[in-house]
Amino acid sequence: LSTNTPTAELQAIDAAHHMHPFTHASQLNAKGARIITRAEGVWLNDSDGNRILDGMAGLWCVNVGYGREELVDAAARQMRELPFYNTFFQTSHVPAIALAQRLAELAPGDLNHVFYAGSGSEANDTNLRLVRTYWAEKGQPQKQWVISRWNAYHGSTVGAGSLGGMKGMHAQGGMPIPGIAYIDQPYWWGEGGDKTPEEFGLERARQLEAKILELGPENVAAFIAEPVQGAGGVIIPPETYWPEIQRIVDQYGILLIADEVISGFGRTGHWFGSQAMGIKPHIMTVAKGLSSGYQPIGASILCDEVAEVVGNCEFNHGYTYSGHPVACAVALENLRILEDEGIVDRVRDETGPYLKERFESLTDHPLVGEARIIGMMGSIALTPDKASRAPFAAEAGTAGYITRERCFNNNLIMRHVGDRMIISPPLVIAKSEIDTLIERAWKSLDEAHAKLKDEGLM
Ligand SMILES: Cc1ncc(COP(=O)(O)O)c(CNc2cccc(C(=O)O)c2)c1O
Repeated sequence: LSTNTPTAELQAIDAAHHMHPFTHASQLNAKGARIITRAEGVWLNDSDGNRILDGMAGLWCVNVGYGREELVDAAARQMRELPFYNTFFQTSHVPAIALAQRLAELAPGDLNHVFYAGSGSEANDTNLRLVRTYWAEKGQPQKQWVISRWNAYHGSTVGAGSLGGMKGMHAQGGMPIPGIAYIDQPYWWGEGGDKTPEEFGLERARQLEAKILELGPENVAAFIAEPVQGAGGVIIPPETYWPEIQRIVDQYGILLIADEVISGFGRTGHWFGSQAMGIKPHIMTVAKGLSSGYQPIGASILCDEVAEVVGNCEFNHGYTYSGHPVACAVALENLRILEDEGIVDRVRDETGPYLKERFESLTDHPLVGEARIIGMMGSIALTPDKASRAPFAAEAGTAGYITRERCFNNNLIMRHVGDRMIISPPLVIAKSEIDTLIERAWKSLDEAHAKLKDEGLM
């Protein structure tokens, strides 16, 4: 098989042998998967010769864009030098050491210690065991509860899936595991009613204080949250939310875990979303943009105090590919590219503001109720009535699905979450490519609008 194999043949074999994540297999197999064959910059090619603008940077991860030869060379060089060794039994290796040092330099405050994983889910599983071990080592073994939010996404392993608040995931396979509590998300558009965003942000943040008091502060280990929810629909919290959360975690002495898997490494126009939101986490989860997706890698970055306490015991946890040398070497080169090409600064000062201006112009479209973006992660809310923020008469997600299909047909990748459309392009997207993205989005919205009206769905 190769990229020259006819699409139908690839689709048939894919349907026969390949199970896709988060997919209704029989529905996909009835129509066949779209086969992506090559990619360059922000552009994908599929097996039918279409050239597609990747408005999602793969899965929020290809921050430096596709086709970066430096990353290929870093992987090849490391494969030749040391393709694998573990860091379990009193051993280490240069890529793991060098990347840990670089992450300690980049991470804010005293987040100076790196526990490696192969993915964001695995890193959040690490965090769940870390924070419980931390309190046990401090002589408070009952301090075990972790509080999260409904509609948060922290991964798909049993631990991370339980830390997440997606009820559709919990329903499959007996999640959540014990010891995790949930509060509501700061989603003003969908849940704010007639409150101002400011009032709503405080109200939702104060649910954390209420939950801590309900469980007993002496029993609560940590609060985990994405600075900006990603897979939940790019939910940028009201300005009042995070300062109040920070006050509460400080007041009750619980650990703050910032899940930066999406918001990390320039996505928000800052190196980390915690900086954009002005919060001080004890632990940050990272993955995705760490390697720009060229290699699977994740990590937990710990503050000095947590690392010191957990370092006083044998922490019985870790993965075969924790600190995989090739993944670390590629991640290190990826961070060099981000730094040397000033990509994060350009997102903050030039292309991010340009994208914001163009993206927010979509609110002029009759289907679009609000357009919110921070750096290069943004979402638009589709609605039949902007003033009332009304949902569609059709089942939630119908308008989103129709719009996503129109985008696909217009050779633009935009993800939908319910009736919100999301963009998260590679951070290297040029202004001219931003114009193309917006043009294709607008055209797709027009087509979706016509279809929704034809079908009496609005
Ligand atoms: C905030 C956050 N935390 C953890 C994970 C899990 O990372 P891994 O997938 O590497 O285990 C994620 C991943 N986020 C993610 C993964 C796959 C699809 C989508 C989507 O929005 O369609 C989002 C994430 O967004």
